[in-house]
Amino acid sequence: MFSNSHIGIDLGTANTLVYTKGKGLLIDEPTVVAVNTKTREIVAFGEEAKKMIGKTPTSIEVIRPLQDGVIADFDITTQLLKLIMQKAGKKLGTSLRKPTVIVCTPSGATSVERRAIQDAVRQSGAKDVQLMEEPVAAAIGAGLPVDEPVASMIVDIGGGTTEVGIISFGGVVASHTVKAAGDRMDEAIIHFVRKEYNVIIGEATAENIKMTIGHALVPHAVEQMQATGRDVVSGLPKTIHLSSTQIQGVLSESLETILEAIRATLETCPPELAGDIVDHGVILTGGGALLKDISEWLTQVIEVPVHLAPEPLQSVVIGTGKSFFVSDRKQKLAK
Ligand SMILES: Nc1ncnc2c1ncn2[C@@H]1O[C@H](COP(=O)(O)OP(=O)(O)OP(=O)(O)O)[C@@H](O)[C@H]1O
Repeated sequence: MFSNSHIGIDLGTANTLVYTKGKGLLIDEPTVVAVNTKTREIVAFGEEAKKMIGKTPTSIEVIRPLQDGVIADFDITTQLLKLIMQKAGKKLGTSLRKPTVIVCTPSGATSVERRAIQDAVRQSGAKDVQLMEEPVAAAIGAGLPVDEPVASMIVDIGGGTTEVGIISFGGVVASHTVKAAGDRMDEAIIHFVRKEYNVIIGEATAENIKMTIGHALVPHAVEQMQATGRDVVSGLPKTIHLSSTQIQGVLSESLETILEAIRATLETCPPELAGDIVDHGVILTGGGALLKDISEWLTQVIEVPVHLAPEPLQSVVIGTGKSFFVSDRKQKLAK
């Protein structure tokens, strides 16, 4: 029976979300922690820790414990999950006692990487931990008919990875994962500003530039913005002016890599399912799907309609929460 002690977790490179079907979204925090460098204890997490990036004294280190969709620092991830479970329990008004958890893993993760995710969630207090492939969760969360003999194609553009999956009868029929997503775009902006202006900008500034004037590769009315960093030569703060045309060029390499993954997945799609994808289109999920003009650009280049999911940042976690309900219903029908 589904209850509030059944929770879905999207443990993402950029953001961690927790969902229960009864109460909906409980947690939506950046996957970032600030750690005391001597004791290795977490002093802040989530939004509070993200605000500290690039601004801490030497006694505090800000860490992103997941990289490319998998755990890079096991102990810190376990500590972070404990804090997240506590916060989720507070939001529910009751402590989460040994919940049953469904957590997503990238479809390209190795068995060792999957086991690490399962173990970290278990050590944070879960009784039972089930793993679910991210494209399947994203498809359920986006409201696609995954249990039917109709193929759905999902492109989930996250922070560390882009997952492309074709799903039919509740399973992944074809998939590709590439390490080109939001983080790679931010890094490309940092690199460009340093090379072009001799100015070093931080991650948060680069992400803000991408979100404000970043566009996928279609013509648009040019937008401008200012950004401040440190001049490499003088060491002094310097403000520069950037245009959306410049940033569009900077993002092109990541976008082309994502396009290659979509093409490669379509090429391995069984021919019987290709018609469904042409009829129903491709659904974009993940925060990277919010990049301006990305659906229009992909529609033009793959010649298949591409649509944005209703809540792209939440599709995966909603899918994990809903999948409890689906399996609960299946069990009832089987009785
Ligand atoms: N409006 C926007 N325009 C462009 N990118 C955006 C926008 N909003 C969020 N993003 C990007 O989306 C990414 C985070 O997306 P998401 O939360 O889906 O990733 P994640 O699930 O944590 O990562 P992964 O799936 O790789 O583990 C970040 O790189 C962020 O900069």
